[in-house]
Amino acid sequence: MGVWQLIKSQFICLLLICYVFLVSGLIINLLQLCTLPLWPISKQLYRRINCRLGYSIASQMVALLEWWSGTECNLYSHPESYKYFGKESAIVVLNHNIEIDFLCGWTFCERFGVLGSSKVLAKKELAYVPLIGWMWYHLEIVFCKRKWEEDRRTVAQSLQNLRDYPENFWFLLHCEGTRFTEKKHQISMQVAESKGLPKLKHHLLPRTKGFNITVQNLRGPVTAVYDSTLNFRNNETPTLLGLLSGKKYHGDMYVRRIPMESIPEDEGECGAWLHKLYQEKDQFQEEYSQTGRFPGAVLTPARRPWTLLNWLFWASVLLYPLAGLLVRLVSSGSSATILTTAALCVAVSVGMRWMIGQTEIKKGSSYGNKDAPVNNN
Ligand SMILES: CC/C=C\C/C=C\C/C=C\C/C=C\C/C=C\C/C=C\CCC(=O)SCCNC(=O)CCNC(=O)[C@H](O)C(C)(C)COP(=O)(O)OP(=O)(O)OC[C@H]1O[C@@H](n2cnc3c(N)ncnc32)[C@H](O)[C@@H]1OP(=O)(O)O
Ligand SMILES: CCCCCCCC/C=C\CCCCCCCC(=O)OC[C@@H](O)COP(=O)(O)O
Repeated sequence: MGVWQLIKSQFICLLLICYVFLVSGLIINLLQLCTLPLWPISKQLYRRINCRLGYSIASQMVALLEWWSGTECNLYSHPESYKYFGKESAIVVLNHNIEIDFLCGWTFCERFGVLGSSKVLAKKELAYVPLIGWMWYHLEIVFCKRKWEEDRRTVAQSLQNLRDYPENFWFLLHCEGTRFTEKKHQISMQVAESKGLPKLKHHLLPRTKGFNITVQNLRGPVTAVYDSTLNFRNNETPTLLGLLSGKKYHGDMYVRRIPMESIPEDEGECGAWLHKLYQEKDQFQEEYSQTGRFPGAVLTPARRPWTLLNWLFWASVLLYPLAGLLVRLVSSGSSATILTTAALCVAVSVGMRWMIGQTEIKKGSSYGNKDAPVNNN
C-alpha cells in the first residue's frame, strides 16, 4: 500500500470528509428553504436556482468517487446514441444490484451536465434522509410508497409537474424496485414462472407499473429511454464505505438510446416491452460475465474539475473554523466541554453511519421478499 493510499484509509480523513459534507449540506438545505418564497413568483427561477444548489451537494459524492477514490466508470455506447446525451431529457432504466449504482449514474449525469436536475423514482423512506432527502424535496423528486393503490395517483401527479421543467433532466428508474439478493431473485423468478415469462439470471423481474406510468406522463418533454446496464470488473463489490476509505473500483456501464416513439402506448404492450428489455439486459450481463465487455465502443467522457473545485471550496470554508474551534477547545482545558464535544462527534458519526447504511444491500427492505405466488404443482 502506498503512502497516499495509507493516508486515505485513515479514519480521520473519513471524519473530515463527512464533516464537510454534513455542514455544507445543512447550509445548502437552509439556502434551499430560503428559495421557497420564489415558487409563487417565478417557479422556473426557483427550479434553476435549486438545480445549482442541489449540484453543490450531489457533486461532493461524485467528487468522492471520481477524485478521492479514483474509481473508473467506463461508458460503453454507440456514436448515434452518444450524440444525444446531455442534450435531451430522458428516462434512464438501470439495473439495481450494486450499492453505489446511483453514484455511477450521478457521475455520468455530472459529465453530461445534468447532475443538478437529475431525478429518480425513489422509495418514500429516502425523503426523510437528512441532506439528500431534504435536497430532493426542492428538486421535485418523485417518491413512491410501493403501494400501487396510493402511488398511481401521487406518482402520476408528481410526474405531470415535471412536464414543464426548465432544464434537461434524466429520470432514473430501477424497475426491479429493490436491490438484487439471492432470496429476492428466487422469489421474483417464481413470479416470472407464474406469468409465463422467461427466467432472468442477473436481474430481478422488473415491475411494470412504475415504468408504464412514467412513460405515459413524460412522453413529449422526454424524448428517449436510456437503457443502462452496469457491472464491475473482477467481481468487485463496491461500497460507499470503500469509496470513503479511498478504494478504487472499475465500473462499466452500457447505455443505448431508445427513442420514445418506439415504446408502445398501450399499458399491456408497454409492460411486455419492458420484460423484453430486461431479457436483453440479462444477455448483456451474460456477455459481460463471459467476455468482460459490453457491446458498443468505449466512449467515456473525461471527468470535469467542477466537482473537485466545489469540494475544495466547501473544505476551505469549513475546515479552518473547525481547526480554530478544536484549538480553543483543547486550550480551554474544561473537561465538561471536551466531553460534550466528543459526545456530539460520536452522535454525528452514528448519524452519518446510518445514512451510509441506506445504501447497503444487507440493510435493504423486505420489499420483494414476499409476494411469491402459491405454487400449485
Ligand atoms: C449516459 C449515461 C446514462 C445513464 C446514467 C445513469 C443514471 C443516472 C440518472 C439519474 C440519476 C438520478 C438520481 C440517482 C440518485 C439516487 C437515487 C437512488 C436510488 C433510489 C431508488 C429507489 O428508491 S428504488 C425503489 C423505488 N422505485 C421503484 O420501486 C420503481 C419500480 N417499482 C414499480 O414500478 C412499482 O410498480 C410501483 C412502485 C409503481 C408500485 O409498486 P407495488 O408493489 O405497489 O405494485 P407492483 O406492480 O410492483 O406489484 C404488483 C405486481 O407485481 C407482481 N409481483 C409480485 N411480486 C413480485 C416480485 N417479487 N417481483 C416482480 N413482480 C412481482 C405482481 O404479480 C403484480 O403483477 P401485475 O402483473 O398484477 O401488475
Ligand atoms: C462527500 C461524501 C460524503 C459521504 C457521506 C455519504 C453519506 C450518505 C448520504 C446519503 C445516502 C443516501 C443515498 C440515497 C440513495 C440510496 C439509494 C438506495 O440505495 O436506495 C435503495 C432502494 O433503491 C431500494 O431499497 P431496498 O432494497 O428496498 O431497501
